[in-house]
Formats: sequence, structure tokens, C-alpha cells
Amino acid sequence: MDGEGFPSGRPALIEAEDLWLTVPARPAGVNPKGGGQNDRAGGLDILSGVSLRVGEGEAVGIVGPSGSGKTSLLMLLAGLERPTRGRVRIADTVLGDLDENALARFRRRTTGIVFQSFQLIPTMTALENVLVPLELAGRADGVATATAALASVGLDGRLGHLPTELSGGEQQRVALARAFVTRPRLLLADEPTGNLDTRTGESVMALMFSLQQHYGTTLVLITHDPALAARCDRRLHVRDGRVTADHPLRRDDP
Ligand SMILES: Nc1ncnc2c1ncn2[C@@H]1O[C@H](COP(=O)(O)OP(=O)(O)OP(=O)(O)O)[C@@H](O)[C@H]1O
Repeated sequence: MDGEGFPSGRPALIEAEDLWLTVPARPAGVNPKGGGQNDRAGGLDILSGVSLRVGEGEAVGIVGPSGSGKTSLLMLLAGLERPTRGRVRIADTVLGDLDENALARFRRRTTGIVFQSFQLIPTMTALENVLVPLELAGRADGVATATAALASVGLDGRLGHLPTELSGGEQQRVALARAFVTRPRLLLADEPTGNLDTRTGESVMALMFSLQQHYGTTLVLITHDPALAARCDRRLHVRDGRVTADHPLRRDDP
């Protein structure tokens, strides 16, 4: 039921049509995640014809077994990888129409990304990490804006700390501040609590959903945690490189 179950009636921010991602086949036993379910002579199909639409301001949880293609799908939506076939449109822009430089500019303007492993620059302080996207955007008000962003995630006392001087939860808060500081229309999050203990993960997630709602950001969240997926407006199941189910949810569903 790819692309169906789009109940919100909101205008689409993301439209992905018939996405295929095929990589060269590897000899048996070499695939690090033990995939290969869609192995064939021409290569390994990591994604096999995925279509989906995500409404502006919607929160969509992506769930599915390890190796099913969730991160690969997110990379295509981010424009960090290009599909072998198919098309991703974000707002009015078809990502495949852009060259690498234009794609990087588009991503900086439109998309924030949060990873399981935080991905902060280790030699930069919290403030400097949050400044990076503002400086790339040529913003003159960088320091004040980055400082306010860190204050909004409760880290005004940690501006000068390096990532190694911060806890995991604090590092992910810096990553959230960095992702939201340019007010992106789209936030892509790949297992953002995967490296955090339960309590810290819950507080980081509460913060992420509160920023998402405050700014009306569209959210695509990969998670193994059913409770997190249930906080989204919709839940997509990915299996063997396909979207196999699309469940609308209400935020107050159990
Ligand atoms: N560049 C690549 N070259 C070869 N195989 C790849 C490549 N990228 C991903 N894969 C394979 O594609 C499959 C899907 O990987 P992906 O990371 O998207 O899955 P996932 O659902 O996010 O898994 P997890 O939940 O474990 O993070 C895996 O079998 C993986 O090994």
C-alpha cells in the first residue's frame, strides 16, 4: 500500500515515487548486515519501489527490522544518496534535478538531520557546532542565534564545552539545537535515542517533539521503539526494502 493512507489532507512536503536503490551484489557472507534478501544477478535491491507522501507538519515514524532499508530511505529523502530509479520531491524541488552543490545548499536550507551517534564535530565546542549551519547559511547573527538555540535545549551553561565534556543526552541536545537552529521545514531523525538510556532518551524525545510542534516541522523518525513511533501521526512499516503498511495514529493513541 505504498503511498496510500495519507489521511491528514495537509499539502505534501515530501513526495517519493517508486524509489529503487540497487547496489552491486557482494559475495555470500560479505554483506555486513547480513541482508541480501533481494539479491539478484543485477545487484542487491536495498529499496524496491518505495512511494510515500508526508504532509507538511506531519510526524511519521518509520519502523521495521534491522537491515530492512530504513536508513537507506532516509538517506534518499535527505539527498545524501541518490536513488537508482525513482524521484524524491521536497516542497517544489525534485532532488534529482540538482547537482551536488545545489543539493548541499538545498539541504542546508530545508533539512535538519539527527543521528543515533550525534555526529558533533569533536574539536568544536557546543556553541561552535551549532554555529556551523548558521555560518554556512551566511547568517550575521550566528552567535546570538546559536546561543538562544542552546538555551532552548537547556544547555546555556555548556556553550564552551567540547562533545567529550558532555553526556550523551547533552550531546544529542546540542545535535537537536544544531538541527533546529536554521528552522528547517523537515527534520530527519535516525534512531536519535539509540545510544541513550531510557530516561535520557525520553527527555531528548520530549524535547524533539516539542520543538517539532513549536516550529511546525515535518518529522520523519526512524525508531525501534514502539512508544516513540506511537507519538507520531503515522507509522510506516518497512520490510525487505518495501513499505508494507501505513498506519495513521493519533498522538493520544495508547
Ligand atoms: N552502500 C551500501 N552498499 C551495500 N549494501 C548496503 C549499502 N547501504 C546499505 N546496505 C545494505 O542495505 C540493507 C539495508 O540497510 P539499512 O541501513 O538501510 O537498514 P536499516 O533498516 O536502517 O537497518 P538498522 O535498523 O539495522 O539500522 C542492509 O542489508 C545493508 O547492509
